[in-house]
Amino acid sequence: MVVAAPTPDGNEKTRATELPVIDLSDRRSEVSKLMVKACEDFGFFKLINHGVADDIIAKMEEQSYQFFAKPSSEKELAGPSKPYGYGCRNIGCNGDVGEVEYLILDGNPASIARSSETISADAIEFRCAVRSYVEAVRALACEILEVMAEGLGVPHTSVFSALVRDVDADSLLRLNHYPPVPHWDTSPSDPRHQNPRIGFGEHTDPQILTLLRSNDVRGLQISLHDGVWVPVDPHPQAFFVNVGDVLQAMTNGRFLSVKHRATVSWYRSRMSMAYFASPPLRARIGPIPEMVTPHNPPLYRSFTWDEYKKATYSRRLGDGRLNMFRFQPNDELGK
Ligand SMILES: C=C1C[C@]23C[C@@]1(O)CC[C@H]2[C@@]12CC[C@H](O)[C@@](C)(C(=O)O1)[C@H]2[C@@H]3C(=O)O
Ligand SMILES: O=C(O)CCC(=O)C(=O)O
Ligand SMILES: [Fe+2]
Repeated sequence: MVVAAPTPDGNEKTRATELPVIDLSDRRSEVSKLMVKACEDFGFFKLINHGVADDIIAKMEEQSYQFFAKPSSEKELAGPSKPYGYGCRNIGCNGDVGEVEYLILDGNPASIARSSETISADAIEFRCAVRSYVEAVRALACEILEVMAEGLGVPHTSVFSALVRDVDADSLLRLNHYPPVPHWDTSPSDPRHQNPRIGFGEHTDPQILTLLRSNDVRGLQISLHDGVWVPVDPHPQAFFVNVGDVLQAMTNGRFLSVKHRATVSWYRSRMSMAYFASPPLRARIGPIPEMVTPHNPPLYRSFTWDEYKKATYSRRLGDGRLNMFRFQPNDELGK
């Protein structure tokens, strides 16, 4: 792995580092320990032998390729992504842009059926592919969350997964396509010349957990410290797992919601699919009792997912949203 950090002249510098890889087929007690460590140190790990069938992934990927290959006028029929639908270059509603086009789908099987008609000429095939994929990744997300709870020594091991299993869970599936973009058309002495083209700018995912996979084109980077970027080698057979803001809040800051971004290749198309495992809108989120001790007082006040989502969507991609819910030194704790 290689780490990139800005130098005083605005260019990025690189150095090598290792990222955690977890094999879900290993002994459960070992897996849970490694997962907790990875979430504490990085908020991120690569998951192999995850059990999601190759054909489920291949069918979803095929649908994604077919959708993005269509002319813009047809893709736009999927509606502007507010919050579900097709978007191109504009990310969210607050002025963020990137070299990306995307399709955001509701992770609820009933709504998948409604949107398929405008997305694919073969709505049934599209709907089946999405439904199988979403069911498989939702089950995987729940399993991971239960392994994490075990590793944290939480007796009620479904404390996180129950939110994702709820019929009203607000989970999303996002398909991203990053068409190739040529290098900066600047002189080599211009600082931008050395820097990557950004497809999806720096952010944390607001939800509980993200399961991300991509084709074999590089682009995903995670940030370990402010301004230090680690490129993640692509691995189409693996899932990359990101801790989201909600899980950081529920673990009272023990797990880190990982800052990440996606850069763009100058010669190959990159495709990624991200499943965001979320709570229902009404769910109240806050540090779970097991993560709060006299030495670790609650860092965050409780909030509903609805409240957090509204705060997220009213801000820019790179804004630190969880800080708005952090207790300040003079606050009365426990409110
Ligand atoms: C600029 C924005 C896009 C985003 C909503 C937001 O206002 C801030 C968070 C963004 C993000 C990042 C992770 C996911 O891709 C996403 C769907 C989410 O839940 O939060 C996006 C939002 C989006 O693209 O609509
Ligand atoms: O495409 C990627 O690798 C990252 C996408 C991402 O971070 C997102 O969709 O939230
Ligand atoms: Fe993300």
